[in-house]
Amino acid sequence: MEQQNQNKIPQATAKRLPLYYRFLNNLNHQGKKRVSSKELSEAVKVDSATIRRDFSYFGALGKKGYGYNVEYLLGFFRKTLDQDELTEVALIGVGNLGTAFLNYNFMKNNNTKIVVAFDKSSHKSGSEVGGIPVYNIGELENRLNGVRVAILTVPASEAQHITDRLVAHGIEGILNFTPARIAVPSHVRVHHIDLAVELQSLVYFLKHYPMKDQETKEEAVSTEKK
Ligand SMILES: NC(=O)c1ccc[n+]([C@@H]2O[C@H](COP(=O)([O-])OP(=O)(O)OC[C@H]3O[C@@H](n4cnc5c(N)ncnc54)[C@H](O)[C@@H]3O)[C@@H](O)[C@H]2O)c1
Repeated sequence: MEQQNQNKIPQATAKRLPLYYRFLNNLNHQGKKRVSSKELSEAVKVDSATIRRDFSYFGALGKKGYGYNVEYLLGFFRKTLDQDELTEVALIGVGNLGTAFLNYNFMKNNNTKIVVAFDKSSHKSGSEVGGIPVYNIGELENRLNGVRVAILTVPASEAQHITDRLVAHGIEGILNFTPARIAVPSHVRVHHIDLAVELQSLVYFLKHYPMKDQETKEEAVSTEKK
């Protein structure tokens, strides 16, 4: 797929790609050749109209009664998500959340890997968690070794200060789990993950857009099209 085409994918669609990729990869391992948008929808919890629209951006048009070709989709996702290239990630803050991430094997389904971690506590630095070396935060600049993506799991009060150091040392992408809104230069991308907000939004959607209604609406639309 050409770079030009990839640029046309809307950000919301791009964010769902890893989700699709994981599921399709599992199907492929099970030897499945095709998948319907309904099957996908149930597995990844994205409504099938959205899936059809997402897939149409990269020229995958499902055939009625056949669905989508799993291999074709996987080939596309691999290229788009740079699955063939390993992205190394640094983690800052080896507390409750950070430790859980280090113990979780990110490599299982895609090619991002936490390769180094930092903490300010002298109890943690010098050790390994989940096989990943943990260094004292004082060594940040010496140990980043060209890593360009970081996960931030420090207390909120430390977030900006650590971010400034990361950015000064070439970090271009930050997955921010702290509640702090961090300021970065325009070339740096920050994705903020706030479980409380996600949970509130889930509860809101449950209340105002129950899945039952959605299914009925989708069925009505597909019947109209027939
Ligand atoms: N986004 C979410 O959904 C979510 C969920 C839980 C926690 N959090 C946030 O994630 C962060 C971590 O939460 P936690 O429960 O793991 O906290 P924690 O206190 O268990 O861990 C924080 C770790 O950061 C280390 N630390 C403190 N200052 C540091 C510095 N300057 N440099 C390097 N390391 C430093 C501490 O030694 C500690 O190990 C907090 O900001 C918390 O609010 C977010």
